[in-house]
Amino acid sequence: MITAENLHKGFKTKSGTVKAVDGVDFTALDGQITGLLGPNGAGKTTTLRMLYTLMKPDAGAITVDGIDAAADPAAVRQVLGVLPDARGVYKRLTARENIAYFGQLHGLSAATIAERTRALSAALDMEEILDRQTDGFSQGQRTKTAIARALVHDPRNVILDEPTNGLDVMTTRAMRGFLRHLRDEGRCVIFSSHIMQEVAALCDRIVIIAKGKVVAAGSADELREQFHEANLEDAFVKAIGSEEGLHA
Ligand SMILES: Nc1ncnc2c1ncn2[C@@H]1O[C@H](COP(=O)(O)OP(=O)(O)OP(=O)(O)O)[C@@H](O)[C@H]1O
Repeated sequence: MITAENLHKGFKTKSGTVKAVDGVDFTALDGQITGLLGPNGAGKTTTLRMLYTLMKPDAGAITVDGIDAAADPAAVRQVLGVLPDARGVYKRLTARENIAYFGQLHGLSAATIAERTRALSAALDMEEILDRQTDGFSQGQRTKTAIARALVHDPRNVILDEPTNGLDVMTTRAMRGFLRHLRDEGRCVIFSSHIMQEVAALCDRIVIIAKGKVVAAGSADELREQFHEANLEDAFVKAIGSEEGLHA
């Protein structure tokens, strides 16, 4: 389970401070997919970066499985699997070596790494590319490698920044199936997207972010009810005050 409590983050720029995250609160439960939905620049990536301890919030608190991220970031990383916005796959290594490298960083045995690699490559349908050097991989192949690498230590909590970004329809469908599978195993899954249809198709709970703030949260049904709209798209437009992010 992941909790974010009143998170704030600003960036100093030449023209002043950009308030990227301005009081974000939410809880992501185990056995659920929680989607952070918001237009470009809403603060999703910055929120996720704080959750996975890459960045310290200016104010606010984060817990992952009850561990305070400010007090013990290393312990939080042990129970988290992360697909960052920059996938950062090592080009000179094969997909298998990329996965193994992360397994070694987590202190896993060679046998455990081999078994996890087998299970993840089957689940992500990446057996054919496993022993290819990742230089030259397509975007989908790089994303799969980065996800397998992120999950090698079998984390209870999974954070993915725009996991279907740049993927074709079939790969997107397969990715959705994979995320549901993680959810059905009882994991806490959080992902971000700026595309409403993406979030509606997958999420048990939707957290709508605009201009660094949570403007609405709930299941698709709850959001429709809250904004008195029969259609989730119309509820989303009402929540963020614009039509940005409606179309892929
Ligand atoms: N390192 C930084 N320095 C300055 N401004 C930043 C930095 N990182 C983010 N921002 C600004 O903070 C705001 C939120 O950015 P963020 O990347 O979190 O948005 P996002 O919701 O993930 O957007 P997208 O859907 O476009 O990826 C934007 O205005 C962005 O320009």
